Parts: sequence; structure tokens; C-alpha cells
Amino acid sequence: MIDKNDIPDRGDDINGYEKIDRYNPELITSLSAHYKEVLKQIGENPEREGLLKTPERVAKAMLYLTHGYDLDAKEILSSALFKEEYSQMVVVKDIEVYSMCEHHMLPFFGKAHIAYIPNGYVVGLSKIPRVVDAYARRLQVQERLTNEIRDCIQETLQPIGVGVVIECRHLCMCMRGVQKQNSVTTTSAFTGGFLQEKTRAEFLHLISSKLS
Ligand SMILES: Nc1nc2c(ncn2[C@@H]2O[C@H](COP(=O)(O)OP(=O)(O)OP(=O)(O)O)[C@@H](O)[C@H]2O)c(=O)[nH]1
Ligand SMILES: [Zn+2]
Repeated sequence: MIDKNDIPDRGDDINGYEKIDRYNPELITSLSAHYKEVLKQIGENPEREGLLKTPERVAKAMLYLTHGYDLDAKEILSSALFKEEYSQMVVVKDIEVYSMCEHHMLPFFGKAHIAYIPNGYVVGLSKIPRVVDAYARRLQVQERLTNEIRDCIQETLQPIGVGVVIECRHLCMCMRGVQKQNSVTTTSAFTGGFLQEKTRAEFLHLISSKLS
């Protein structure tokens, strides 16, 4: 059995994650040189006209696609907590998710549906998609993304419960490997009130209904 206390938090040395300055021109130059080498090693000619600026474009794109490492999701949520006596479920659904799987560094994308039941405080609505982005814009697995969002909301807002459902298509399963174009992976994570069947059913009902 692994003791949970033996596992350092994400961001500690176990992941080799270091703070970088992702807008530093020197970093972009050195990353571009690596991508130029990648182009050569896949049999391309990095000197041909169409590819001349590609290493730099890819370097910038990759730094953008992983900018979630720079974001502090808990700080984002804490910045907009409002005292409010609303005690029904708040649901923000159909939040676009764009992430990259940590196994192949290929995109996975889809939607997140997030709910919480306030406990004296509500959060500024826009902060929920911002939290999704803070965790999605990293190398991820969908299960960890789901749990990280749940834990961030639970620990920061301390609501009566949190529900997170994420549905995504993984390009590593569509474009390569098993090549299943239409498979969608659904993950979910709950706390508190959402562990009860009735509350969870209400949440699942609300996210399946469409606005007319
Ligand atoms: N659980 C989980 N698995 C993922 C996720 N993204 C990608 N994977 C899987 O990670 C696994 C990596 O398996 P490996 O056998 O090491 O890699 P592989 O040989 O490239 O696997 P195939 O994709 O089956 O060709 C694959 O089964 C992927 O489908 C994710 O978000 N969650
Ligand atoms: Zn993958």
C-alpha cells in the first residue's frame, strides 16, 4: 500500500517541475533549436521556405499550451469569493477544455461541467473556467485534471459539495494507436453533498438538459 503522505504534492521534485520564464526570448531560441532538430529527425528539411519559422512557432505554441503551470488556481478562486446566502446548486456547464496528454503530448479536448453547493460564499462565475484552464493547460491525464479541479474548489471555497464531470476526445486515441475516432472519455469527481445519489442525479440531469 502506498501511503498518501509519501506522495509529494504536484509541483514538488517528483515531477521535476521548475518555474520557468516562458516569455524569455532565450528560452524561445533554445526551444526552437530543439524543434529544428526534431524536424530534421523526422525526415524534413528545416531550411525549406515553409518551415523556416516553424521551430519558433512551435516553441511559442508549446509554451502557450502549457502556461497553466504559471497559474495558481487557488489564488484565482480566492480572488473572487462573495458572501451570499444562496444555498442551491450552482452549475457551470459546457466549459471548453483543451489539454495535452502527458503520454504522447497530443491534445485532448472536450467539455467540463462543474457544480457546487455554496456554504455562505459564492465564487465569481468566470473563475470556474479559469480554474479549469489553470489545470488543463499542462501535461495531464484526464483523471488527474478532474480531481485537481474538484480539490481546488473544495479546499478554497469550502462549499457543501463539488461535482466535476469532464468529457474529452483524446487525439492519441484518434490519430494514432487504437485509432478510435469517436470514443469519448468521461471522468467525474465529487465531494460532500454530491456523494449522495439524489444530489448527483440533479447535477447530471442539469448538465444533460439543453438551453432552448
Ligand atoms: N487513464 C488515462 N490514460 C490516458 C490518458 N491519455 C492517454 N492515455 C493512455 O495512456 C496509455 C499509454 O499507454 P502505453 O502502452 O504506455 O503507450 P502506447 O504504446 O502509445 O499506447 P497506445 O495508445 O495503446 O498505442 C494509452 O493507453 C493511452 O490511451 C488519460 O488522460 N487518462
Ligand atoms: Zn496520449
